[in-house]
Amino acid sequence: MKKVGLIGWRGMVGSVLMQRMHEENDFSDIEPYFFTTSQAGQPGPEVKSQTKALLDAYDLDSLSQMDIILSCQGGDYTKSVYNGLRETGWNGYWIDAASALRMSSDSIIVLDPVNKDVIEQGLEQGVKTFVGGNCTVSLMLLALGGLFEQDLIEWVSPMTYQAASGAGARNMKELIAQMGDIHDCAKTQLDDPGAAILEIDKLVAQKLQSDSLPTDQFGVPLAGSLIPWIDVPMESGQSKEEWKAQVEANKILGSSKQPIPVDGICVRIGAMRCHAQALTIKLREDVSVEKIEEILEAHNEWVTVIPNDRKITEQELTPVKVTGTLNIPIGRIRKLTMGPEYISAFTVGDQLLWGAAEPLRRMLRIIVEQ
Ligand SMILES: NC(=O)C1=CN([C@@H]2O[C@H](COP(=O)(O)OP(=O)(O)OC[C@H]3O[C@@H](n4cnc5c(N)ncnc54)[C@H](OP(=O)(O)O)[C@@H]3O)[C@@H](O)[C@H]2O)C=CC1
Ligand SMILES: N[C@@H](CC(=O)OP(=O)(O)O)C(=O)O
Repeated sequence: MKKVGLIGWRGMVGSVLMQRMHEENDFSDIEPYFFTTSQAGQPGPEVKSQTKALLDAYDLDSLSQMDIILSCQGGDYTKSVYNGLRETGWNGYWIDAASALRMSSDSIIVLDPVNKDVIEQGLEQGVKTFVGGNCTVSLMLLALGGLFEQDLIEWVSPMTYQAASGAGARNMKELIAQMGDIHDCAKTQLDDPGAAILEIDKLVAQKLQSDSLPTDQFGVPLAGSLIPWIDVPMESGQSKEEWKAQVEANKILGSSKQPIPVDGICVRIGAMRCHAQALTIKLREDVSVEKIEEILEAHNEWVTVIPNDRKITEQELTPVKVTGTLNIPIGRIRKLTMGPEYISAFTVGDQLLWGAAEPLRRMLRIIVEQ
């Protein structure tokens, strides 16, 4: 059995990964070793009725004993050990959730329902570094997989509605704390059926604009508001999250031709862990909505086309419905007034599952089973 070193297993992405590995019985096919950056020597998680002591994630000797290393620890950790480990001559497989190695020429961004061919070709050619894609990009490609596969997309503009979880566990907690504080400031009026809405609105606005809401993580209120900027600025005027859309999508697709333009605005909203995206798509030709729906639905087992119907959309195409599942609903599909090649679509996905943990878990299986 292959020795697999797991790093970042107790963080948010790592915990979701562990949960999925238990559900899919993945541990029965590997010999797992758990590493830590802060708790070496302490007992690790119980797996296969065994608890081993945690290994030091900075100890290159221990790391180099592994056949496969899977890290959800973050980019700083990757940057601090990856090169040094490779320089020792270690030639094992490195699977990573962080973006640090995504655009390296010797890595592949993994999303096997979309790029199994790229992954298999890479394995045959001796590629040893496999990185999960940006959550928004992976979720968009799973939703639109059929149209990309048939090379029907000329360009796509995703306008995103991204959940707090993408910014980390502390940010999720801060969002909930903000919601609680907002409710508390108007509680008396909310309990009074005769209270005037403008009075309640004034209290809430005062609270949102005061310095008393917890904003250490986001810097500004997210509850009752939104933040139209995610990650650092790029020279192009894009945020880094927006920049990733085109470069990562094309790398995942293995597009050897002219890159497909993918660009839009990324916005943080007060959802917990599901990212949503409104997509404007220019097709290469006029394809009927029925045909588009058929192509999308046939691409992979997780995508579901939601009819462009108000009631069904309100029920099925929301973060609340999707959270904690691997489902990728896509709906609001219709021709736009700009012309027959222009269509709209709206999709939702759990950014901790298909957006982060699941492509890594599946890549581990692919390596173990080869
Ligand atoms: N959040 C996201 O949506 C996505 C994140 N990623 C990547 O994954 C990386 C990790 O993200 P995320 O899981 O959100 O990070 P977390 O902050 O949840 O976890 C990272 C590490 O923090 C340490 N840690 C310290 N205190 C605690 C605690 N109380 N509970 C749990 N862990 C603790 C753990 O390391 P130790 O055990 O060594 O102390 C843990 O592995 C990111 O940096 C990013 O590169 C990728 C895609 C999406
Ligand atoms: N940036 C994403 C989450 C993330 O971790 O992305 P990446 O894996 O590309 O760093 C978000 O904020 O929603």
